[in-house]
Amino acid sequence: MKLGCIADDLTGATDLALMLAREGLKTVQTIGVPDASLDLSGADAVVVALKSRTIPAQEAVEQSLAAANSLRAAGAQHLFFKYCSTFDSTDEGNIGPVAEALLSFTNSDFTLACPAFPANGRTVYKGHLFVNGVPLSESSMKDHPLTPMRDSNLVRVLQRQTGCSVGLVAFEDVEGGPDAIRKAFDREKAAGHQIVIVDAITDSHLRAIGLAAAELPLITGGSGVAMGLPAAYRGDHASVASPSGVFDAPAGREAILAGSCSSATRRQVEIAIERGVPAFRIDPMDLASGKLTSQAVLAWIGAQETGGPVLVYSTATPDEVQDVQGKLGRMNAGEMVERVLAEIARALPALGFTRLLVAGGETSGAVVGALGVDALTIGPEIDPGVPWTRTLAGTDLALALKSGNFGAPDFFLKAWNMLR
Ligand SMILES: Nc1ncnc2c1ncn2[C@@H]1O[C@H](COP(=O)(O)OP(=O)(O)OP(=O)(O)O)[C@@H](O)[C@H]1O
Ligand SMILES: O=C(O)[C@@H](O)C(=O)CO
Repeated sequence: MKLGCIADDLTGATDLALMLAREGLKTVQTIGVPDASLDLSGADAVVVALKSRTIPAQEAVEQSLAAANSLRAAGAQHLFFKYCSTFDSTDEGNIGPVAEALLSFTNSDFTLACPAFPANGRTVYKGHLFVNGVPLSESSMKDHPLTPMRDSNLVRVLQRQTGCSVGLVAFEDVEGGPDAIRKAFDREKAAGHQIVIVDAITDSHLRAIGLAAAELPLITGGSGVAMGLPAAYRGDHASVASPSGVFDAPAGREAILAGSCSSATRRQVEIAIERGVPAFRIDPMDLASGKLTSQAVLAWIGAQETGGPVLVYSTATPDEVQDVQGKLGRMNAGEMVERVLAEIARALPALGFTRLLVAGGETSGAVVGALGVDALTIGPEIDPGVPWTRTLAGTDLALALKSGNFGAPDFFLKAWNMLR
């Protein structure tokens, strides 16, 4: 296995697995640290999905090291630590502490950190992260409930999280291509830095960074910086034919479960309803009062006779979410919604639903957990960062796990056209 990857959330793992598969590596994604019984021998890359983005830093380090150990035991030659393209973290971590621990694990003294993902509007210039052209600290991420990002300068952000010295490989070096980037790595290393933030504005920057970084024992970043790695590992540098836009999926009915309240998901829900997708809205207050149960939602689902998908959503506006959180508590409201969506998901295969689209990282984690999925194969890209996947064992399901902020407005409608 060329590359063993540790992702700090589930939809982020799928995003990375898509990038590696699309660029030509045979990639498997596992949910949690893989069981020793799982045969990973045919994979060029394995992506372990953790749920470590916002847990205490020490726990994130422990889980990441457990994943690293298992990937190493399965033959991984290089490690990749995947975090969010908006660098979701706090001054306590978890990007810095996990990167530092993985540097020690790989016995190395140098790595890069690059969250850029231009296809989804994330670029890094002079160490500053932009989201759709707006500095991170002025984007909606400034108000993220768990990881508010109030500083766009990633050198400063990362330096607050780690004892490693953080440097910068800026645009001018990156524009110079792989050799110039390698020289810049040497310069930063000689200056005493162990981690460098690397600028990237375009996919060609990312491909050059990938070629320059491929032989490092540890690489860290968003999925974008993985774009150039497969070509380097294949050694042929030829571009790979894009996987066909059609995916073999088990026959069966289609359902969408949306627990994300991001602006992208809100728009996707709106468009699906406008276009006539039967939709059931879950109001957390009804769950709290006992007025609504998963059984009632399942009865509604069972009664829908359309040939197309059905939508169950708790998606709400920021004001509605704030109101509910004020009444029920933030964690309690979230867990209540996740629990009911998970209960619904668990019952869906028996009702003939084998094709599921899930919106939201936490929601996807709850749903995949309820379905008992432990590994996925990666299919074609629906939109940047979101592939179709298929379960590797257990109940045969096609799953699309969408990060909250990803996907075009008609995502919930067009995704199904790729299934055969
Ligand atoms: N109407 C609601 N009121 C309060 N909380 C809600 C509501 N609907 C969903 N939630 C909770 O909000 C959280 C949404 O997180 P989730 O990770 O699924 O989406 P996201 O943050 O948009 O996606 P990502 O993590 O991929 O960016 C979940 O815990 C979910 O249960
Ligand atoms: O990098 C991203 O933006 C996504 O893969 C993600 O991690 C969202 O949670």
